[in-house]
Amino acid sequence: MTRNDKDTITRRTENRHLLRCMKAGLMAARDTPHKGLLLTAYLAGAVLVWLFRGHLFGLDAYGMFSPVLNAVIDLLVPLYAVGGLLAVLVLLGTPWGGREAKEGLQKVGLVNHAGEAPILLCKQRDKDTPRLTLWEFDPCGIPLGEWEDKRARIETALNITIAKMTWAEGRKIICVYAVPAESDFPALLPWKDKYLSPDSFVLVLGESLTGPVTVNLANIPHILLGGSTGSGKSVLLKLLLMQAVEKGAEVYIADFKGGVDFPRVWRQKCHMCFREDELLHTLDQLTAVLECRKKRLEETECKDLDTYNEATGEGLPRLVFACDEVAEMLDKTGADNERKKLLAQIENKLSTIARQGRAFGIHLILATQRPDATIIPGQIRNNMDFRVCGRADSVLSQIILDNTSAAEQIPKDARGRFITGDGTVFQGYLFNEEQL
Ligand SMILES: Nc1ncnc2c1ncn2[C@@H]1O[C@H](COP(=O)(O)OP(=O)(O)OP(=O)(O)O)[C@@H](O)[C@H]1O
Repeated sequence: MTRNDKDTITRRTENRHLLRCMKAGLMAARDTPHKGLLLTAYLAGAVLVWLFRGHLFGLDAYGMFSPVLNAVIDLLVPLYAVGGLLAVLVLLGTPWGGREAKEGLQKVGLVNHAGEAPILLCKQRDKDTPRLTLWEFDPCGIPLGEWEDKRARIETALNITIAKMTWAEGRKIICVYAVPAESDFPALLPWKDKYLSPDSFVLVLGESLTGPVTVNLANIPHILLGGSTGSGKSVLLKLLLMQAVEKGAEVYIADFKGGVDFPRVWRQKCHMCFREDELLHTLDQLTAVLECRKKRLEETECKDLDTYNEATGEGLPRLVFACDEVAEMLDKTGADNERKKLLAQIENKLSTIARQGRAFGIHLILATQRPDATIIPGQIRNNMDFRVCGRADSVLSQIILDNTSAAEQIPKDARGRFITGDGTVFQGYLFNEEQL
């Protein structure tokens, strides 16, 4: 690229920036009262100049002014009207700290092919989550993927912690939602009953910087939780199961550690399986219920369980099957033929539920810490649409989320801190069974 080309690109970007500033100015004047006041003051000035224009133009009643001065006086009104308005709009639309932000981003290497850093168009408190500041940037052609890759560097440059980054205005603007760098997640967020969502069938997981993190099983039927040992996935699993119980679901739990992880209170409220043959029996029952519900929905021409319950007045409950160590449970290493056959049957039933369970209100919540992609079969894994990973190495993160973000973004000493498949980091609520 020649120097001329570069100059042209820079000029075009600057012009575009000026226009954006004006547009942002109009928006800012509408949205923020003090900026609105500035615009009102300008308009009041314009009215005054208009009202007293007679006096202005009459100043040279004795013909003593030079023609140039008279020309300037004549031009004063249109100049004030047009130039002033443009200046006020640019001023309103130019956020404080715009230059520092641009220089900071330039320093950390977030630049386009012409070496330009993004331009800050607007910086304001987010309307929905006042805790967050919304930074709107003209990305200058830098794709969102590159912003994500340089997330840590952007945080350093702007002295913020980023909650999320999204496109806006049809990919013309990148919105960065952030809190000041010193703010962080609390280490402990004890569960309170009032956090239970009133909406069916929404389960609450914890809090991200933007607010509560939830999953609606009616839309996203199955959940895969991952994380290395001690990351907090058993606590999160129990938090979800507790809410499912509270909402009237029938919960089935496979626990091959002899009930250590699930004390008596769980056995009173849920169906437990402690052995592989019991598990197969439970899965047989669940798949039989699935077939039965399939028939009833077909007969009544209902598309899913909620519609069926509404149409018939029946209250068929959702069924939730959970297993804390699913990869360990399905591992065939060292198994004899008979056990291999049993495990294959278990796998088969889980696959059926994973593929068809949504419409019939039958859900899987599976957790694992094993960084071994082959153990959880593709048919099951690919249907687990809601993925959550705690502290993990890049291999486990890749298996659970299909990316390495858990390894990069969850601190090594964090407990109960997770990241979802869409990149939302959150602190899980700390729940213990005494609250059940
Ligand atoms: N949401 C949370 N907030 C704070 N601390 C937590 C949270 N969840 C778990 N912890 C802490 O982490 C410890 C380990 O949690 P948990 O048993 O759930 O981990 P895990 O990933 O299931 O480990 P393992 O696979 O070894 O069972 C808990 O005893 C608790 O002290």
